[in-house]
Amino acid sequence: MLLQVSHLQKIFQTRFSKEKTTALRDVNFSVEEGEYIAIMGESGSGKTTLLNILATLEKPTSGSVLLSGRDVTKIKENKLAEFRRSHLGFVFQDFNLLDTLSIRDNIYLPLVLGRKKIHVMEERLEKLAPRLAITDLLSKQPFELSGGQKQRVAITRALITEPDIVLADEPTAALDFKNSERLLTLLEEINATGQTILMVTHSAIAASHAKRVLFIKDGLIFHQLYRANRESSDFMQEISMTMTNLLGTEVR
Ligand SMILES: Nc1ncnc2c1ncn2[C@@H]1O[C@H](COP(=O)(O)OP(=O)(O)OP(=O)(O)O)[C@@H](O)[C@H]1O
Repeated sequence: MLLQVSHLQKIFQTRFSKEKTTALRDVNFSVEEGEYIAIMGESGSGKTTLLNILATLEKPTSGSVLLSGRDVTKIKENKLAEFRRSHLGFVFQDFNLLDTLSIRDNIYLPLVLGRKKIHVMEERLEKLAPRLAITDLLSKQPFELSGGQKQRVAITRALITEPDIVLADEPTAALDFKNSERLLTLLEEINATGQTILMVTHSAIAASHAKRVLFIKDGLIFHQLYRANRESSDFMQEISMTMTNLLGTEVR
């Protein structure tokens, strides 16, 4: 088992008020190596809180997150940056590229921070660049790229450290329909090479490209669907129906 999430609970309490918000009640699920999981829920259901805890950006109130058997919620503050760099890949909705660096340097950044040798970086990028169709973009600056291109660069940066798992937060949120479809197909291809991916989203279209969808509401995972051998369009029908029936929401 690659990832084992047990009895995860997160209660937010502001320092100056007694008011408490339970973002996660009791979240339990596990992920096998090579899976592609989408966690789907409406606004306020706890998706971002869950992702932030998996990403070690936030500590849970209680519960555990085992990644390859190690409880990431217990890692000491001064070891976290190194842990994230070596084990996790991140893809955000707004790409998070640094404007002052070239595309190549943006991609190399996690390896530079991890003190990897230059030839290791070059070898890895040489393999990834054609797969992500970014070879011609490497010398450019982020502002010269379209949204779709920026997100492909962000995915390359996430993959270059060869992470145990890629965590994606609404990766298509800032993209138009055509670029979203391209990106979702690309994530499927990356998963087909064995890369484990976990994505949070409120989009049925995005979720339909995953192999398994977990539904979260009010801080609880209460249902899951497997895609099996279906086309993403068929899977999307079932996801939309589930959202409408079980969550009582119209999906976008
Ligand atoms: N730092 C915080 N302090 C207090 N409450 C918070 C904090 N972060 C999140 N919450 C609350 O926890 C609940 C879950 O929020 P979360 O952001 O995880 O939902 P979400 O499913 O990601 O929503 P969205 O899709 O809108 O991003 C909400 O009620 C939210 O107001």
